Amino acid sequence: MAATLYDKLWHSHVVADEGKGVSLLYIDRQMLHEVSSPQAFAGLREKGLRVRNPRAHLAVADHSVPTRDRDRPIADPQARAQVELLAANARQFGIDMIGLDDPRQGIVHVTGPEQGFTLPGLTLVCGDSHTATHGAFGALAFGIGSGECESVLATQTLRMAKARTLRVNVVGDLPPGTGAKDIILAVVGRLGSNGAVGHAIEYAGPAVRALSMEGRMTLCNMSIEAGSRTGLVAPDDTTFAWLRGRPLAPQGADWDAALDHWRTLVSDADAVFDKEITIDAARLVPQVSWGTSPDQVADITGRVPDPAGAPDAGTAAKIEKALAYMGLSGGMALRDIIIGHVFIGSCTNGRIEDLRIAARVLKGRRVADGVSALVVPGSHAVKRQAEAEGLDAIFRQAGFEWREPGCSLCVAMNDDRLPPGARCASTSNRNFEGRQGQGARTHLMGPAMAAASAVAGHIADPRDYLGEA
Ligand SMILES: CC(C)[C@H](C(=O)O)[C@@H](O)C(=O)O
Ligand code: SF4
Repeated sequence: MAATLYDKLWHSHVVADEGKGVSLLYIDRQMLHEVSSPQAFAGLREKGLRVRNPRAHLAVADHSVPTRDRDRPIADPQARAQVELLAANARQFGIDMIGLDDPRQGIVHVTGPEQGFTLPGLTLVCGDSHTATHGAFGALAFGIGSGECESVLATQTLRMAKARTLRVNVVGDLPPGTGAKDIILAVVGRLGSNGAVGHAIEYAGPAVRALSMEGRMTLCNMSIEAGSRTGLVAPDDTTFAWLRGRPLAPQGADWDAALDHWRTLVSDADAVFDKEITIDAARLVPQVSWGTSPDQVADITGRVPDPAGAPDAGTAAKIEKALAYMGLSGGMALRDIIIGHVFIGSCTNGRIEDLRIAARVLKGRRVADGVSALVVPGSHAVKRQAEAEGLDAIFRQAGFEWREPGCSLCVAMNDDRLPPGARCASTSNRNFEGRQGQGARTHLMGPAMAAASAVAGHIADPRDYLGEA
């Protein structure tokens, strides 16, 4: 019978079929970070359990870490305790730990793929809702809770209900000045924040094939913002070229054998999905969020919605609530929104390609007066590469701060946070109330738009800055 990629990944990991769509699944790999893992390790200790296969796990400090003064001990006592606890847990249970001074350090979802810990055909989990990022390689990857983390540590298995399938077909060529972030913001806007609940998304079509691995990771990363725990892209030559030679990728004859297997990881031509949508990339305009949910997005050329024009009272109330928090009035042009902060980074857009396009916008330009701008590479590898290309100099000359890798301003769990009322142009993935600091306001966008907005001092169309308007 014809199978989807998701079906194939699922069936190849079933240890026991318990009926009614529920199976015990074998979990190949797990990533751990300092915020969501402490309870899982505490659980193991309480029960006197050991880790079944320590080599299947990789621990990275990323969420609470400071992004400057990294040559000194972490100043914040809580953050220091979290990072030290992760290291102690990793040591006790024999797990590889990537600490702050490790050249591999970065955000879990950036580091895992870079190391080749993420590979096609694997099941990969992490106590983190953006784990679908790794699905860009054709891995069945999803976020889990602390209790599930503990199960995976102890047994390498998880009891899971099989999801339904949703294919997002992206056809046409992306126009200049748009990128993967615009595709996924448009997809989330179209599906709504609950539109993909219970579904595993496969991103397919020529526009997805044309994306780099960085772009595919940006797509899969935000699957959860449409409610889906899993995002997938079938692996292809782009994937294999990107992975070849990575520290944990197979080598020599093992690589060739792996390739033979990986090439089978595609949805069969006649596979049937529970749901399908099609997006025409050729018609995409750079996207920006105006509200407090990632599905509240619009074209940069558009306006903030007016609650008075909403189709029903419920929608009007939602818009009104978002606008009140965001300090915006319905009907205003998105390009008239003044910003005071810019953040380029996160597991959505903290990769080399993101820094390259932002630097292209910033070259020879300056951040507007009164705007404070931060660029935080997603990992040390990204930072080193950017420095080798001279991108750090472009950012610095433009007036950006050049920081050390971590989650940073994506989430107010570390030293980087915004004051109440501050408004930020951000390349991250969530614009929830308080996400970047209590009372702070977030506008989600791609890295080119964030750079353009830094220069303009208001939300700006990147096409005006790339010479391609
Ligand atoms: C802290 C962590 C568990 C959380 C997540 O689950 O995603 C964070 O990474 C986020 O992006 O909100
Ligand atoms: S960068 Fe943001 S979204 Fe990604 S793992 Fe960190 S906090 Fe979560």
